[in-house]
Formats: sequence, C-alpha cells, structure tokens
Amino acid sequence: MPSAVSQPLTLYDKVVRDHVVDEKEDGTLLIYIEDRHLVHEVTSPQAFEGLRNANRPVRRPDCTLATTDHNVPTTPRTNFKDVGTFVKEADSRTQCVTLEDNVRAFNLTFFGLNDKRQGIVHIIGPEQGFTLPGTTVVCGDSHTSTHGAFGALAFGIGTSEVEHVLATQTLITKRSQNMKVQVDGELAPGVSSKDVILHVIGIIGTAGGTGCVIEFCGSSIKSLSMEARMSICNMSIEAGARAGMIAPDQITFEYLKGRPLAPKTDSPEWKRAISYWSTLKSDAGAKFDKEVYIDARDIAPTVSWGTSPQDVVPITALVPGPDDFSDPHKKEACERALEYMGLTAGTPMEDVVLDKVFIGSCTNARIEDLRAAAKIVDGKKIASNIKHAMIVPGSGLVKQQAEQEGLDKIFTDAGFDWREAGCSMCLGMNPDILSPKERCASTSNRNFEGRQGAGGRTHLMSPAMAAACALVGKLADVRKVASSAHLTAAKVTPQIDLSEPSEEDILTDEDLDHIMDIPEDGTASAADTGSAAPSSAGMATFTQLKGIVAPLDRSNVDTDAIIPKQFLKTIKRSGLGTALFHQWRYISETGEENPDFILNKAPYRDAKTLVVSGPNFGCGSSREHAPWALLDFGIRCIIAPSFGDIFRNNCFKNSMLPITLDSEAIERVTAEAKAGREVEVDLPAQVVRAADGTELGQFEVDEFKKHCLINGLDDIGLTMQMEQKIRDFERRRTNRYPWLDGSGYLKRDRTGPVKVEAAAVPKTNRGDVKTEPLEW
Ligand SMILES: CC(C)[C@H](C(=O)O)[C@@H](O)C(=O)O
Ligand code: SF4
Repeated sequence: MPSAVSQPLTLYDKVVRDHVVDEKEDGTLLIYIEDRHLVHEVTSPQAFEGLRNANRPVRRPDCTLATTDHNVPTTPRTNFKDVGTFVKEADSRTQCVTLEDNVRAFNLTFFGLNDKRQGIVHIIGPEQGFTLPGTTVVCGDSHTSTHGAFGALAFGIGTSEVEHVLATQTLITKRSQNMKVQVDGELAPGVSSKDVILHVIGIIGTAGGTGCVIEFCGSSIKSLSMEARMSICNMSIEAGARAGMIAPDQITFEYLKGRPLAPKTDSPEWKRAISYWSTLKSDAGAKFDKEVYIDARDIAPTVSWGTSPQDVVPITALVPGPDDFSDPHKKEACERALEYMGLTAGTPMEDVVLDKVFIGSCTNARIEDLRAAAKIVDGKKIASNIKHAMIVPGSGLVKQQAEQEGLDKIFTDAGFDWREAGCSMCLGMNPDILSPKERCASTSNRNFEGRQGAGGRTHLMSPAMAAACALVGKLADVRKVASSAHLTAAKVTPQIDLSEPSEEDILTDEDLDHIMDIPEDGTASAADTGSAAPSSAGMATFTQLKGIVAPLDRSNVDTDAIIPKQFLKTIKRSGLGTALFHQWRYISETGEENPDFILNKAPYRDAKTLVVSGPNFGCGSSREHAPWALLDFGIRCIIAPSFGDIFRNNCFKNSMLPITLDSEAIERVTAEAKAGREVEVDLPAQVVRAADGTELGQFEVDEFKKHCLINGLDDIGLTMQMEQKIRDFERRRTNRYPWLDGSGYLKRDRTGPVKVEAAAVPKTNRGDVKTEPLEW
C-alpha cells in the first residue's frame, strides 16, 4: 500500500509499491497478483496437476480467467459440438480437454470454443476490461507484457509460477531495473506502432531490456491508440524486458469505459479508480537505470531479415551481411541466419519473393490491425505467387466486429482466407504451419528458426505492410502500394460489441453452463481427479554438481530452439529429453541424429552442465518445457554470459542452476569442456572449479534462491505460511481499490467463477478519442 515517500518514483516503482505483501532484507518481494491471472491450455496442465497432488485449491477462482488459444483449429466452427470431437490432433485435443476439466474442477471462468469471447489470451483480457491500470497481471505466457499498455505490471511466468499464483495469488520476485524508451515526434504515413517496436528492438537488441521493465513514453507513444500501445508492450519481451508499461491517460480511460469487467462508469468506483489511475505515471526526476531516446522521424516501415527480432532493417534497405557487424557473435549469427533464411547479403529487401502471408497473433490481430490491412487491400487482389494468405482475428469478438464492418468481404474478395480466432501460424501448434523453406510475411512477433513450421522463413512486419506484401507477392513498401489517405495510423478506440453473447452462442453445452454459473458454495475439491505424476511440491536439492560440460557456441538461443512447439503439447513435465534442441540435434529429412551437434558426441551425451559462449540464453517464450527438457537430458546447470529472465526463473523452480560468468571465465570453462574434463559447480561456495581444483570463476546468486536450492524447498509451501499477511493485504486492497473486487462482476467477494455481465458500450466509446479533458 502507498506509504509516505520522498523520492520521485517511476510508474513501475509505484505499481510494485502498491503490491508488496512482504519484503525481505535481501530485497526478495512477495507481491500480490491482483484479480488478473490469465490461463491457457499449454502452460497450465502441470500447474493444476501440482495443485491436485499437493491437495491445494485455487485460492481466488474469481481472479482467474481461462481460454483455449494456442492449439485450436482456425477452421469454421459452424458444426462445433465439443472440443473432444472438434480438435483433430490427439495431443492438442488432450490439452484443450484437460483445460476444460480443470476449469470445471477448480471453478474457473472460461471462454471456450463455442463462446464468442474466446480468443488469444492477450486479446481477450483487455477486451473484457479484465486488464486494468495499476494491477499486476500474470499468465504462463511471455506476451503477458501486452497488458502493460494499461499501466499494469504484466509479465509472463513459467508453469511452476502459474501453480504458485493459483495456490497463493502471489509471486516471489525481486525488483527489476527501470528502463525508459522515449519516442518523440509524429510517425510518418505508413509507419505504425509495430514499426516503432521493431525499430526499438533493432537498436537496443533482444537482450537490451534484460533485467528491466521498460516504460515507453514520449509524444509518439502518447498519440497512439490503446491497440497500438498494446502492440508495443507486447514485444517488450522480444527486447528482453520483463515487462513494458505505458502510463494510463485519457485514451486508456476512454478505452475502458463500458468494458464488462471494468468498473461501471456511473459508479462511485469509477471516479475513485480514475483518481488512482491518474497518479500512475513516473514522477518528474524519477531515476531510470537505462534511457533510450528515439526520434520518430528515423522510423521507416520496418521488416525483419533474419532469425531474431533484432534482425531488422527499413524495407528500402539491402539484406545485411556478416561484414556489417563487428561483434564476432553477431557475425556468426548473421551467417547462420542468412543460410537459414535462404538470403544473400546485398539483395534489396523488396526483391525477396514470398509464399505466404499471415495477419494475426497477439501483436497484431485486433480490430484496428484488420482495418489497417483492409484499407490496403480494398478492391485489389493478392499476387498469383502467394499460395496462402490468412487473416486470423485475435478473438471471436474481433471477428464479429470485422464482419459487421464488412472487412471479411474485403479480404475474401482479395483472395485472403478468413479464419476463426486463435494463435494459429504465430507458432503453429495447430495445423496452420509453413512447409520447409516457405517464406512468410507475418504480423507476429518471433522469427525464430522453425517458429512457424520446421524450416519455415518468417519476416516480421506491420499489418499494413503484410497486406502490401500480399498484393505484390514480395516484401513490399506499403508507401508505394497505397495512397497516403490509406496510410494514416488509426487512432480511434475500436468499436467492439461487448454485449453478452446470446444463450445459443455460448451455452449450447451443459457443462459450460455449469462452468459459467456455479453456485457460490460449489467450491472445487483440489483432489477431484487424482494423478500419480510428480508435483512441484518439494524439490531435489542442489549443492555440488560435478560432471562433463557440453560447450555450445551460440548466442540468443531462444526457448523455441531449446524445445520446439510440437513438444509443448504434453500435459506432463517429464520425458522431454529427446526433444531437447530438436532442430539442431536431428536431421529433419531422415530424423536421424546430426553427428555434428555437440550433444550427439561423446562424452557430451552425458553432460551435466552446458556452457554457452553467447549472451541471452533462453530468451523468448516462457515455456518451462525448456528447463524440463534440459533436466530430462541430464543437464542441471547452464553457464552463460546472460539469460532470458523467465527462463532463468524457471530453472530455479526446477532445482537447476543458471550461472552468469564474464567472458574470460566462460572461456576457461569452455576450454575444460572442450578437453572433455569434468568441472565442479559448488553452489554453497559460489565457485566453478576444474577437476584439479583450479578456480575457473566465481558467481553471484540470489540468497533466497540459493537457500531454496540447497535445502530443496518448495516455495509455494513457504508462501502459504504467509497466509495472514496475504489476507491483511487483501483487506487493505479491498478498502482502497474496491473496483478490483468486482464492480463488473456478478457478485462481490464470490469464490466461484465470474460471470461476465452484459454491458452496453456507451456512446463515447464509439467515436474518435476525445482530445479535450474528459469529465469523470
Ligand atoms: C506457449 C507459450 C509458453 C509461449 C510463450 O510463452 O510465449 C507462446 O505463447 C509463444 O508465443 O511461444
Ligand atoms: S505470441 Fe503467438 S503463440 Fe504466443 S500468445 Fe501470442 S499469438 Fe499466441
């Protein structure tokens, strides 16, 4: 709760301050996760299983909203009966059915496939007003950063942390550093917020925000609509940051008006909320650990050329080559990327011929994105060489709105395929994938190797640019394809019909009826369905680890590379060792082991530690399957120059030790590794030693995490001992922020699922954003 403070605070500092349940001397925080825990089918099964095994209930079912998005088919749902018959792939079906079983067993609010409000988890949260300024929002998904556009502290977590939140409604964390990215000036025609964030990542790199929460500010950011701001915060994770935030303002408040889970605008809570939300901005003189200033005039329509989101250039540029980089890691990465992407340095980007176009994902599948793309293709046809151009709306409500505006017709007339909502070809956990070597213009956020399909080649860009590419058949400059009238950035709050779907729309299934309106006393038993699989309760201890070290000469190794999407469809934590580094470890054509890959060679098949030469190991997705795969292979320690934040956290939750060493120490460990000699990692002494006892390097480790590793402590159990503090926090929070207990909810203080009430969208939400001060 706020306390008297003298020094100026950043937006991030303020939101953290208002959520501290407990703070230890070493800076370890127990923070409260507000009413906002989003759940999807991929990263939750093992968390629910952990709860069952430990006989723990979900602490706040009313604080949790679940949907299916990653695995779902995007084909028509006209004949939809239930997920059991609709989802054809067995493992995808299992995940979808398991989520439905879990929401039923634990009394959670759920938007399933027969509910128009189903969609990508980061689209539906804001759409429903579930995401509110000043809240803490988490989800087992890295793009939870999207919600920071509202001035919420929103970040992705791994499955063990999902379990922690479900059990305790809190998280154990440390303060991040503050980073400011200020963009000033007017964006040129044809330049959208996607170009802004691609440009920023091109400048600061995919590790530029590591350890930080980025606040995006400046006149360019202020001028953007909420949807455009969401695209920016969404990709903070691609900049390596824990979260991205934008101070809430009148554009934010206007967007929230009338959303089902936001406070009602005629209620006293709305006024109180507005007065609190208005304080959520960085104070003058607040200290940032890093600052980056960008002139909007330097931003052109931007496209990626390589296999990392930092590999971007203006569309008018040439494909870069290794000689354009001085850093040896970057040179090596450029060579690999050009080979994978099938590109030659010096080729004009606009000469690169495409096969497919994908307009969708949590970055760019909102109504404004579809409007921007439709403006470009209106009355035109896609190029004959484009084999497939898909539009995948981010939610059922976005799809419905687009159809009301006739956008579907514009797209289908032009030759696009108009689909149902889901993650789709953003990562291809459903049947929407690229074939090997197919090249795709994509509005998604990750161009990692194999991301959209094994061997597939992804070019990231804005919706307007992707639409232009579809028309030209090559990477194209939208400014040359469309008239300037069609290039102005959309700045209106979108019109989405938020009224409750009709009975037929959502409640054809009796079970879903049950899920959506369970009586208050119908609390779920944590042990409804038994399971023999291991739980996260009680970990193996980690003290000293002696063994072979495998050297991996790569940088920016993303979690898609550590374990590709096809192996995320499990509902278990075990058995993933064979999937580790799948694309590098096996020859795709034959499925045989690649004899050149380090883990396929003796003695490295028995490695217990991995030493990585380049920075940012484990960047990207929050999938805890990455540490699970390493662990199952036999690796318990990873040594690297730096790590992706979520991956690092996930390691600790699995009794694994990620160690950061400087480049000289890494070279010393690598020399031992290459010589095939054993190395000892001594956690109590915080030292890495050669087999003969020579010290190779000393490392830092967080005291609390070290304590948990050495003693094999289950931090959920530890947090549950803080029950009284959590309750006290909740009481104070209810007094101060009553709207979080549910102006938009059917009943206050309920412990069962939330029934989202019908809410008419007020007139002010249907037009342009007002520029004069609004009256509250
Ligand atoms: C499945 C999930 C863990 C993952 C993420 O965290 O980002 C996914 O959404 C992705 O985009 O790769
Ligand atoms: S990044 Fe792609 S796969 Fe991940 S949540 Fe967003 S749309 Fe889904």
